[in-house]
Amino acid sequence: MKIPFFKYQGTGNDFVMIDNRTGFFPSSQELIEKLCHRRFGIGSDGLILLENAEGYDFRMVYFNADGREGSMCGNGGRCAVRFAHDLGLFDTTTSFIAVDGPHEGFASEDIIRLKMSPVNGVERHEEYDFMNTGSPHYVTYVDNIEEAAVVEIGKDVRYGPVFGPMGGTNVNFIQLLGENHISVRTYERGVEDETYSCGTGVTACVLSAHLREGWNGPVKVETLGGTLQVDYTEKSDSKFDDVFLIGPAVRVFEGSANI
Ligand SMILES: N[C@H](CCC[C@H](N)C(=O)O)C(=O)O
Repeated sequence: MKIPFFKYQGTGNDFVMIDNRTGFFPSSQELIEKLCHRRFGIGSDGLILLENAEGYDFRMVYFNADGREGSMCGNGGRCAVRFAHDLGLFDTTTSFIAVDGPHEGFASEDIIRLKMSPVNGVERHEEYDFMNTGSPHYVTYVDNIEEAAVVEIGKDVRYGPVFGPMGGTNVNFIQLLGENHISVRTYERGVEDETYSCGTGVTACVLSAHLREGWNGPVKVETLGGTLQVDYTEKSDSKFDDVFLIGPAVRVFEGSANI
């Protein structure tokens, strides 16, 4: 069987994108893991199915590279909005549903703006902040991000005694660069490696920096794969709404996979 697919990336977070509005895709963990594999498959951080959903322009179903359905993926959401736009499903504004609830997306030629779920609180510790921006994120601060042991410390935290038993977490490292400007690197659960960029992670980092530095959005974020912006409104103590993840999302290539 041949599986037609598209490849998208958003600041270097890359996804196999499949138009599954007919429901043809023979979904299984094994198949998805294989398609995402960088040696035996197409190669990506995750796979996204675009499906029909009543009352919305589409449904986004996101799987991590390990083939398991993941929690929300911010860059994947931005790429799904770009894909829906490329398919002609909407003109400038879309509404879609994902695992964490409804989202709105706005497309311009270069930039996709994605409305994230509201954030209902931040667990604050001396060494780190922890919050759910659609996916769980641990956020910590370093002086020199280039030297951060992202994979080593990331694995320790992800599988460690606090987060391991609750299903693990994504682990983010921030270096403050100046006012409203940070650099972020992320260890991603489900990929079990550092990725070039993580949208829900970048969002968590900006909200953490807001609480610690007293900044107001938008905040500019450098990742290994490019620059993102996050804007937000703090509703009340550590609760955020109107959270937007903003940046490029592009189609890279299309093809068909033999399975
Ligand atoms: N790359 C994604 C995050 C995926 C979350 C996933 N790693 C999980 O925790 O299930 C993003 O741009 O937000």
